[in-house]
Amino acid sequence: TECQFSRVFDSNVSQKRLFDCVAQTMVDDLVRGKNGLLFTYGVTSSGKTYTMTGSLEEPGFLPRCLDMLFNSITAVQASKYVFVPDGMNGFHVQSEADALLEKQERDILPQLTPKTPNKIESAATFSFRNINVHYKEKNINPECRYSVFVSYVEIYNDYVYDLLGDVQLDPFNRPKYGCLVDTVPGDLLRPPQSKRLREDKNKNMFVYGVSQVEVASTEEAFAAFQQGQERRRIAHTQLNAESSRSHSILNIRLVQAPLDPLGEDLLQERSLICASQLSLVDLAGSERMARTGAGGERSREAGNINSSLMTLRRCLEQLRENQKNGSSDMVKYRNSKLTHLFKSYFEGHGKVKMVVCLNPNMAEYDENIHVVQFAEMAQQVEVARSEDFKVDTESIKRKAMEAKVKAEEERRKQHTAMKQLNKEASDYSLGQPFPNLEVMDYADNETVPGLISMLEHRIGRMNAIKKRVSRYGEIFRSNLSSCTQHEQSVQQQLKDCEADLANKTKELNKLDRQVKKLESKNQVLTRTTQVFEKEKKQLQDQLSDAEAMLKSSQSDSRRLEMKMKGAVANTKAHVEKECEKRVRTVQTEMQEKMWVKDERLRQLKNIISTGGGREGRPTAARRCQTPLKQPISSVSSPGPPVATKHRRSCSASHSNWLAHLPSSTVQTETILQPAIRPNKVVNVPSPKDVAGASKYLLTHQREDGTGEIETQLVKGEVFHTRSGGQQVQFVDIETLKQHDPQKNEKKSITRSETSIEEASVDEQSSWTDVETRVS
Ligand SMILES: Nc1ncnc2c1ncn2[C@@H]1O[C@H](COP(=O)(O)OP(=O)(O)OP(=O)(O)O)[C@@H](O)[C@H]1O
Repeated sequence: TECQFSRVFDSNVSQKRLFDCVAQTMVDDLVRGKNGLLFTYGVTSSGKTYTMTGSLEEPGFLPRCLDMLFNSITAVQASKYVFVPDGMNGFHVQSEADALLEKQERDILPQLTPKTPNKIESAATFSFRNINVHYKEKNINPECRYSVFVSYVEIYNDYVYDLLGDVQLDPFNRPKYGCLVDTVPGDLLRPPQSKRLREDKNKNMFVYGVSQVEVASTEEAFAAFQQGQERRRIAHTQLNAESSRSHSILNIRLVQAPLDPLGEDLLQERSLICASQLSLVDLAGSERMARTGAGGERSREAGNINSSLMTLRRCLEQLRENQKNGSSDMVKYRNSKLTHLFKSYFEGHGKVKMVVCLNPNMAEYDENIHVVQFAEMAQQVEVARSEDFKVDTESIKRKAMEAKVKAEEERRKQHTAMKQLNKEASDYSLGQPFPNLEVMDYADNETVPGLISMLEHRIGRMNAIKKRVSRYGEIFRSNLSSCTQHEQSVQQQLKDCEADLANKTKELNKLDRQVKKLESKNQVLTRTTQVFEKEKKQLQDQLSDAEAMLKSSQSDSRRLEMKMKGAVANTKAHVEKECEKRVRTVQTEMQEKMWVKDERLRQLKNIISTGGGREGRPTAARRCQTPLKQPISSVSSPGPPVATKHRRSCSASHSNWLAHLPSSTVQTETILQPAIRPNKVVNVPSPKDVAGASKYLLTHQREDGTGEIETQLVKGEVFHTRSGGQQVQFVDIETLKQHDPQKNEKKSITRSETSIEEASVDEQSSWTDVETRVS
């Protein structure tokens, strides 16, 4: 099996190098305001947790990412509690004073949760301080302030649990996890509440109601992680002493907001707050239950782990299909909490990186192959790029200037109002202070009239002031009554709102219950679908097996049929030839008999007509006016000449003859020659020659008992065999014999003493043969 990946690391690779190649850029992205998802995938006990968390000596991705992040933001970190989570995956900014107040409240009421973990000087945190390479991100904006929040959740049996929530460890009951904060001692402990997934206004999925812990250093962050880690479900299996039984997700959230132009306070505008997150995911390993020795609860866990991983696989496959075909078929993220939570990442809201871990144990070969094949497919899925978060400092400055001008105007207005007030306050004086009222002289006509006029003036002034005051009083009274009315209406509205809120809360609770019910129904349906799909797959497998068997049996029967047809055709041809041969032999015999009878009849007629004389009968000397050697054609058995018509027809047919004439053949130059016109004459036939012919003629010569040359023409038919060769089947032999008539005469003389009848028969055969042949 050959698979290709962007990078491959062997077993000796250090955690540092792995971090440099894989995770460093994700911290860069985090600072730039982009989201990132980094997860480890592989079979059980292949090193996923080791890669993600690492050991004390070799810290993994998680401590290194935290270390790099805090190294980068130390100088520009915001005070604690300045950023406040809004419960809907967003943040808002509060003033430094409010933040200080909140800090004091938290210090007084430590049970208020979630609370920042104390600095734990454990061996682990100490060792992580010794991460010897202090990376720093250069994209830090000095005009912004940053804060880090962490949340830690696990997905167990397809339910999401908060690992940093207000859960207290129960010292009596094991397992420890599973107890809600218990205010009344002795109350029954309730199981942990699973969390729901929701989508925020930016279409990012988040765990609703999850605890977000603000951390100010790597140590604090890692302490929070350890706190959650203690609650995580880990169990001993045959393949891993500490096997993760759930998918764990640590979210590192970086919140940033710009400072005002004076560089003193954070701007409290929500649109300028950027919250990015890096999700570090340690997936539970896929496993075969038989191999892990899982049973009971473990087997249920394994089933859920495998099914959620299968859903992840299906979603990625569907995404790739959609990208390949340009289609937009629905990707079923909701089939598992794992894929539902990561939905936004796969839809382009961040970068996704997967580290595939392999266990080099031979026994894991098959499962490793599945893992690498999935990973190879997954890397072909393209996820859209997300935008960098950029703070528009110009617009911030402009806004700040506008705000400054506004504030200045407000201040000026207030100043004028104060002045007016002061002026009006001076207007309430009754006039000049009393002059000297001492009357020293009875003839003083100035002091008393002056006093009288002054008092008159004062009385007039007092009356005017009274009027004004009563007018102001009226205005105030009317304002007060309108304020009271307004307050009453506001009170009424408040009551209405409260009633409305109570109704809405009721409705919300009802909807919550419905959602839970529907979710559980959905789970049941999903499980049923899985069972059906499994059965369907089994049936499809059976069907394809049966089809394959049917096909093979069909091809077997076809082969057998062909074989039988060939055998039948061969046998039929053989039988036909045999029958023809026998018929021909019988015909020949019968014709010979007929001829003999005719001849005898003719001779008898002659004898009767000539009166027993032998004049009409040709003598051997008269008949044989031929050269010394005459060809005599006959079948190999001695006897009367045969009708050779059928043989001639065979020779004369328009077939493609191949004449095999060995180089030792003697030309007899007799009268009778075969009428065959061979297409090709060869001394030694090659397979090619035979392939080009339909008939085959072999000329064979030998010396007979009398010392004459006997020529045999062996005729055959060429068949093309099924395997591509040729086969010659010999069907006829034509024998050409030579006979010396003088020798025959001698023979007749020696036989002179035999009876006339016998002699006549012998003579007949000797001359009739020749005559028949010649005719
Ligand atoms: N590269 C490595 N170097 C040294 N030890 C390793 C390495 N990878 C894994 N291990 C060790 O192998 C064991 C199993 O690893 P780990 O627990 O990380 O597997 P896992 O894939 O998370 O398993 P599971 O899915 O069951 O949780 C651990 O003891 C771990 O320390």
